Parts: sequence; structure tokens; C-alpha cells
Amino acid sequence: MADVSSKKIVIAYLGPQSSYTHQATVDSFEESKYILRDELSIRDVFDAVQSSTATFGVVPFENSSNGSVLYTLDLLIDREEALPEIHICGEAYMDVQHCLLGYVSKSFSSENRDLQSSMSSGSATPTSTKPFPQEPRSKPLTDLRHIKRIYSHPQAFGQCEAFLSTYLKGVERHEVSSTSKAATIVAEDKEERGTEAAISSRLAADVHHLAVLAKGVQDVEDNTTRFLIIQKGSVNHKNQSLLPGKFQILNDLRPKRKALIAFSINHETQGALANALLVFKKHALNLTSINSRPSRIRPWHYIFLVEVEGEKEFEDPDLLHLALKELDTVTEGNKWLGCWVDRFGM
Ligand SMILES: O=C(O)C(=O)Cc1ccccc1
Repeated sequence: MADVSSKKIVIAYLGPQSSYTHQATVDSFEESKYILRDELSIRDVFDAVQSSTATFGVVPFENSSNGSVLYTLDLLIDREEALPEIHICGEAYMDVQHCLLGYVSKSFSSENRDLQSSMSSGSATPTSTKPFPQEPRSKPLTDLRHIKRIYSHPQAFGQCEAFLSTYLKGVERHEVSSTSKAATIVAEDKEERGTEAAISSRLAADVHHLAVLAKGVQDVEDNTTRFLIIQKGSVNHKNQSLLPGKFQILNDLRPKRKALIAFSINHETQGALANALLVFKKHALNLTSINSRPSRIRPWHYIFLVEVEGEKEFEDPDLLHLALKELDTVTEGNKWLGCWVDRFGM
């Protein structure tokens, strides 16, 4: 449990307010006990934690239908060594139902509500690369022909492909730092008023006084995003006691733990990647995902990020230490990025 002094504890999150990350932060940290502070970018959240202007940070990490958030992976890898003390100390899952937000077309009246059916056949156009495109799950609630530009976070665009390619095919897309930033831009851009739209949350529609032009526009019904909580220093750091009880790894009775480790290998050594992965097997650390990012030192050379699950292995620092020592012998370099309580399904 966070104590009374935790009133001063600052949690930095990817904002502005009403982003999905904000909602995950509110679900994780009671607003009466913590100061929740919005940041403009994922980088700003990491910087705030590294510079100790915030004790914890919350960032999007992975989506069940669209995969990893590359910005977050790159910041965790920290090629420039500007964020050396950042460690993951928790995770939170959130169901994400996207909406298309904007303004109802002035020409859309009760007489022409049937327009929607003529706007589109309601099915995505087959192409040679995608002969059987996915059908959109929902229909627009209003005419969308006035929309000339759509704003959102790249992750959200990736999660709404079927709807966008069916009902807003060819409309200019602008990637911005978050879904709530997208809603802010649409709400503020008076010049373009009416012709811009954002993929954002239902909450953002209320906060920014925008109309919901379509609901549930993501490709799959079960669309979950995983967020990471980051701190400065590793798991034994005093900060742990400042986390809400459900994230405290040392107190939590649930057996399952997760960890993330980054490593690089010598690409010229045959079997180098397989040898690195074998270390996890040998130490009973179940590999659950592997991501790779370009090293940016040599083209076609990569840094790998593996996520592992375990139980008793995480309670015995000697066992972990042994595994990491062995990893040293088969990798060019590796970095322990933290371990945390598995909160899937909680
Ligand atoms: O938090 C947000 O609003 C973001 O823009 C990141 C994001 C994007 C899509 C799904 C979940 C989080």
C-alpha cells in the first residue's frame, strides 16, 4: 500500500488527458494518492523518470492485434545510453475500443441518412496483395464524405485498418504522439473545422466536445493494450514500496513473474542467437516473446528483446544471476530491463 507521504509521488504518463495511457494510469494509481502528470511523448515519460521529476511512468507497450509499440522498444533498448537506470516494474492491461471523432457534416440531415449505404459497399477492396481483406466490424453513424484528414497514434491506425480502408479509403492520415493529442488537434483546428477527424476514445469525445462519427472501429473485438510502468532503478529499489500493493513484486502472492532482457549477438558466429535463447531454456525461464530492432551501428544487425515468464526463478536472485552470467558468455552485450508481477487477466 502506498503510504500517506505518497501524495507527493508523481506518475508521468503519455498524455494529454483522455489518452488510453491516461485511462490505464487512472486504473493503476488512485488519483487521491498520486499526482498524475501528462507528458507530450513516450520519450518525455522516460526522461521524466530518468531525471527523477517523476517516480513512475506509464507507457503503451504492446497491442493484442497490432503488436509492439516501437518507440517504447527503442527507448528501452536505449542505444545512446541516455536512460541507463530505467527498469520496468509493472504492467497493466486495458480493453481498447476506438471511435472516429469529429464533426457531423452540415449537409447530413435526417433526409439523407441513407447516404451511408451508398458511401461504401461496407467491405474492404480486394487487392493483389490482400485478395481477402478483413471486413470492418462497424459502420459509420453518419456521412463521412466531408472528412479530408484523420489524426491518430500509429498504433491506433494499425488497429483500425479494415474500417479505414473501407470507409475512409485514400483519406490523408497524420500520425501524432497519442490518440488524445489527435482529438485535441481536431477540436482546436478552427480553420479546418468539420473536415478533420481523430481515432481516439469515447472519453476523448466528451473531454474535447467532439461527435462520435463511428464506434468500435478497431479490426477485432478483443483489442487489448498492455502498458508498462517504469521506474528508476531495479526491483529492489526503495521505490517499490511506493507502488500500489498489486504491483509490489516482493509482497505479491501471485506466483507468476515476467522479465524483459535485451541483448546483442555476434551475427558472424553460427548459432549465436540459438545459443542465447538456450540459456533461458536451461534456466527454466519460459520465453514468451521476442522482438528485434535494428542496432543502428551496422545495417542488418539487431538488438533482440526477449520477454520471459517464470516463478521461483525470480525469487532466487542467485538463480537469475547465474542465467545472466551465462548469457554474458554467448552475447556481445545484454541488459536486464526489469521484472514485474504478471497481471494478465487481473
Ligand atoms: O495512449 C494513447 O492514447 C496512445 O496514443 C497510445 C495507444 C494507442 C492505441 C492504443 C492504445 C494506446
